[in-house]
Amino acid sequence: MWTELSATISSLALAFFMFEKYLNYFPYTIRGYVERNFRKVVNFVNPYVEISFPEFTSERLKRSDAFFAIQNYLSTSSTENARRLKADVVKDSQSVVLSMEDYEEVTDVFNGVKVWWASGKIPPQSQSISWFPGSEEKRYYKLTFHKRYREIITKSYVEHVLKKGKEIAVKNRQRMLYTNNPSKDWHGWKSTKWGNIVFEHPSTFDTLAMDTAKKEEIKKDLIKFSKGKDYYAKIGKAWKRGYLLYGPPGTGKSSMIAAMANLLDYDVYDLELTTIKDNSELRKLLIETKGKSIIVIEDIDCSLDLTGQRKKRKEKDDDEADKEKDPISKKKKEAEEESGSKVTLSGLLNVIDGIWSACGGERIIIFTTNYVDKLDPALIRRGRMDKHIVMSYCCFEAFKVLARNYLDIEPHELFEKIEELFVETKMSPADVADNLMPKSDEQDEETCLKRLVEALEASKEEARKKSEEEATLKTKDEVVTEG
Ligand SMILES: Nc1ncnc2c1ncn2[C@@H]1O[C@H](COP(=O)(O)OP(=O)(O)OP(=O)(O)O)[C@@H](O)[C@H]1O
Ligand SMILES: [Mg+2]
Repeated sequence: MWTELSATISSLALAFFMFEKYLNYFPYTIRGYVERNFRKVVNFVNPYVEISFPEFTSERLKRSDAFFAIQNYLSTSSTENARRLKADVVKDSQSVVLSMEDYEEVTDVFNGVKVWWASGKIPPQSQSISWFPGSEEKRYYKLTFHKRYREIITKSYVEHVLKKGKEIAVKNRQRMLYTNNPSKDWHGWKSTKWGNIVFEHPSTFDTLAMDTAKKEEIKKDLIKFSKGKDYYAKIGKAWKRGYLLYGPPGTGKSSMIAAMANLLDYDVYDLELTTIKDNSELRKLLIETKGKSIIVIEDIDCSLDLTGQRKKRKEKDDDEADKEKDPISKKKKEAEEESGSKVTLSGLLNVIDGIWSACGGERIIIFTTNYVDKLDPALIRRGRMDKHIVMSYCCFEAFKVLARNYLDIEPHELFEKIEELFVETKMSPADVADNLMPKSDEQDEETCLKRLVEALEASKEEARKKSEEEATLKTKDEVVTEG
């Protein structure tokens, strides 16, 4: 008898599923009426409960995290059960993630309780304008279970699905490099504040040429930060960290950022300040960044007139009044303001401090510059930029890393000479790397090392001549002054 009863119930549930599936094919005008009455009948005898998980949350039309977690969670069971699957290629075409196609159904068992998952979508209604980014369709997952298991499903199972789904997402995650779209392009349908591509920079701490002890110290600092969730909570500090990277061009600042992202498995947000209209748009951009990320402002000294702004403002104010009177100057000023960015130093500081404490953690912010002396001390004070890292000219130790990377060699007879030359010359790792790189198949390690020796000798000679010239000029100056 029980078998018959459960068969009847299953048939009813199936009928319900089928009805749901084909409901959208009824003419729009009678759909509501048919659905209402059918539900009344079914609810009377149906012992099953349903929970819908739509793709978009109602607030702010944001994509629902739960929907994606379920999609990931179901990818395993759908691979085994569903007949129609969708494939997504991830991780540089190395792996394929399968998920069930629309209107497919799979079952799952949790602590001995059987549940049914179905995927569906509400087709676009041509009468209305959709504000959903990217698609007019509203997809959803529907979970069905017997009402006697309501407690266990709503309290434990859903939590279990979301947790597992998020874990799978982290495993399949492709890291992204985000760049901000100019704020003038933010409006319109599919516009987003951040454009993104897959982040695939090959730089790692192993390939980075720099002092080994310094390298290890930075690595330790980063790992400590990434594991520091509880520590930061305990000391009442937001889980954020600021790094200032400074040094001459070609010393590996950008390479270091990529190595940091690769070490921690973080996304990178490359923030271009000059295309941001004003402080409020800067705030909007930073609020949209996700956790586990590095926010980078490269060449901060060139991005904006951040340093002089405070000092110059007073001078500007003095002749502002005169200009206001002249209509041509006034128009020019307006045009200037329209095209240029109005992000200010104080705006940037406020946003950093605000976002530092206000929104979700695990963010690193990095400024790079070639001229650390030009920066306003307020921008780089400890607390904002917790760690200052100087990237300097190539030393012998750094050279050995480059020789291993570029030529695959350990010590060579020319190394001794090269070591001596590095004591007396300043050459950036970028230049050393360029000399070490074979320019054709015929060029062997010997040729490349000799080229480097020549370049180092030429650079040494140039430096010697320069200092001689400077000394001569100085003597001439002294003679003139005395005379
Ligand atoms: N310390 C380094 N270790 C390994 N490679 C390096 C290093 N420094 C520079 N290079 C090589 O030189 C190239 C340029 O380096 P990178 O862009 O990191 O320098 P940068 O300091 O950011 O320069 P800039 O100040 O001009 O932005 C890199 O692609 C890399 O191949
Ligand atoms: Mg750089």
